Amino acid sequence: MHKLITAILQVNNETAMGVNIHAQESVTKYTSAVHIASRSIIDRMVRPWYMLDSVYYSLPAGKEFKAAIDMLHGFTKKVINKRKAEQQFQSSSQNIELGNKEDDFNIGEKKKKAFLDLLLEENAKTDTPLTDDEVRAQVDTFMFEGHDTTAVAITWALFLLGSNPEHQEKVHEELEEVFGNSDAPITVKDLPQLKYLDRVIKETLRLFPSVPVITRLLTEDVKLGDHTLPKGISVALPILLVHRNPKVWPDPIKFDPDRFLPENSKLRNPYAYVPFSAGPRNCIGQKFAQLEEKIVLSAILRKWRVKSVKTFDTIKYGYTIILRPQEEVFLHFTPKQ
Ligand code: HEM
Repeated sequence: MHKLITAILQVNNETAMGVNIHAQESVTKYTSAVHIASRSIIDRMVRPWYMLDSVYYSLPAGKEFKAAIDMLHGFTKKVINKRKAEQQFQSSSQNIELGNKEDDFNIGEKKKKAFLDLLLEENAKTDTPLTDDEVRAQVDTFMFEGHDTTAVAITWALFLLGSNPEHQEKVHEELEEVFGNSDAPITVKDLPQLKYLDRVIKETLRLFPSVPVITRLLTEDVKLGDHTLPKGISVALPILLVHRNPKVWPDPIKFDPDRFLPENSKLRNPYAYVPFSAGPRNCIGQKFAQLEEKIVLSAILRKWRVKSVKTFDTIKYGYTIILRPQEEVFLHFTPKQ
């Protein structure tokens, strides 16, 4: 799982931030700081004696949280500065134009502007630019939301396929149909053909939504059945429970990708399945995440069969903002040829 997180963080850095971070050591420090920060946020929510800043930051837990946040901010600043420096170099040598290749089917060969490029460019143009800290906060959100969520979703997909061999076999059959014996890298035109894998990814996010709970501050009274929730309170929306509601999902803990066949989905309420949330603050990266998952999973499953050591009933998992395994996810990998 750690290797996956690192790989996904590097992919995000290259695509969203436009920088290539090869320094393994700083990536490892970043990912472990993310874990400490996520755990600390939840710990603080459930311990009233941590509420006061003056008390919390004088305790070891608060000091650990602050050190993690300082590390994360430092890492993000490094990413921003690296990209700024590369932009300056590229605009002077016109490298961007030289790097362009007009081939829609070659992921990675066409150099497009990264999210961070656009943010920095827009910020340079506007009369009311974001401060350095505000730019950093945007980049933090992207990096934080964008890597762990996807890495954990890939881990759960491998785990579920590894414990449901009949469904895994269907993925192998589909990969065989699309790629045959070729070991050429996946292209944009292959992606829509991987329909079964698509359903596997959706079903995995149903059973293990990477973000299992979201919260909202009510800006007006909300009537819910016989109850009125007053303006000003925070409400938690348990996506995990929505996804396992037996009234909507028969036999809810059964892994069944065909729940997402068009004929099986058309009568379902769209809010019964919200792994990326819904409404104006839904996940900005959902398309990107689904493509990234498909690319990584197909690359692994074109070469390997997987078998899980644990089952759905025995694997321990828990919630620290992200729904992650609470133990190593052991998988046996067997080469296909
Ligand atoms: C399987 C992967 C992912 C899942 C399950 C996921 C899930 C979510 C959810 C549930 C939210 C809404 C949080 C809320 O309503 O409070 C969210 C927000 C967000 N996600 Fe994702 N996400 C994933 C991947 C990504 C990726 C790859 C990126 C960026 C490259 C990303 C960027 C964001 C951002 C920036 C927000 C905040 C949007 C806002 O507040 O307006 N996410 N994500």
